[in-house]
Amino acid sequence: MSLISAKNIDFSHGGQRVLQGVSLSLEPGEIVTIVGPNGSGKSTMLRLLIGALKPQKGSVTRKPGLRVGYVPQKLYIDPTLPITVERFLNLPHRVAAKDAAAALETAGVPGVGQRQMSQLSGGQFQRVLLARAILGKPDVLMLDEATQGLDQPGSASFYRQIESVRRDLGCAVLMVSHELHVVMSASDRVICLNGHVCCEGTPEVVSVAPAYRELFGTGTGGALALYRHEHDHGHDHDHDHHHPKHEAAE
Ligand SMILES: Nc1ncnc2c1ncn2[C@@H]1O[C@H](COP(=O)(O)OP(=O)(O)OP(=O)(O)O)[C@@H](O)[C@H]1O
Repeated sequence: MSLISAKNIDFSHGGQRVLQGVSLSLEPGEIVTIVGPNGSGKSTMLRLLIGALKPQKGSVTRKPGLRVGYVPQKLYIDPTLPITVERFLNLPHRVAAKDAAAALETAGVPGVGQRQMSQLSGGQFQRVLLARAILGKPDVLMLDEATQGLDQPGSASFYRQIESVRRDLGCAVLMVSHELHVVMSASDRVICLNGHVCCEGTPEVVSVAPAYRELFGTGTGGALALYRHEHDHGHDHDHDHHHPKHEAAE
C-alpha cells in the first residue's frame, strides 16, 4: 500500500485554479521530489497531501497512522531570544536527552545541543530542523524548499544528508523545490508540476523530457551528471542509454 496517494486532485485558491487533475503517490522508502516553477502549486500540493487543505475534487489517501515529519522552508527565531538547540528540540514536547543527541547525529550536526540557535550557520540550522522532524520517528519526511538561503554546495550537502537519513530511518522523503539539478540528483523519482503533472520519472528521464525542458531549458543535464556520479551504482534501470529523439529536439 502507498504511504500517501492523491487521485485526480483539483484545487483552487479563491477563484484561481492552482491544480488540475493531479495524481501522485509515495511508496515506502523512496525519495520523491516535486519540481516546478514559482507558483506552479508545489506548496499547495504538499499541504493537500498532509491534509492541511482539502481538495475540491479528487481524493487524498494516507496510510492509517502515518507519521509525517515536516521540515519547513525557514523558521524565524528572534535573535535576541536565547535558546539552545537542545531546548528548541524540547519544544513543544519534552524529549529524552539521548534521543535529542541521536537525532542531531542522524541529521549531521552531532554535538551542537548546547549551541545557541542564533549562532548556527544556515546549513546547521536546517539540519536542526531536520533533527526535530526525525524525533517524531516519521514514516515520511516532507521538506518544502528546505534549502532556501543555502548556496549550491550547501544545498547539495543538505540533500546528501537527506539520503543518509533515509538510509538510517528507512523513511520515505517527499520534497518540494525549484532548485533543479541539486535536488534531482538525490531523488529516486521526480515529478514535474505546473498546475498538472507535466512529466514524471527518474531524474535522468525527467531531465531530458521535452515538457521539463520546455519549462526549465536544457541547462540541467550537465549539472545533473556532475552530482549524479556518486550515485551511479545501477539501480533498476540502465542510466546510460541514449535518448537520440530528445537530443535531436535540443
Ligand atoms: N492562501 C492562498 N490564498 C490565495 N492564493 C494562494 C494561496 N496560497 C497560494 N496561492 C496561489 O496559488 C498558486 C500556487 O501557489 P504555491 O505556493 O502552491 O506554488 P509553489 O509552486 O509552491 O510556488 P513557489 O515555488 O513560488 O513557492 C500561486 O499563484 C499562489 O499565489
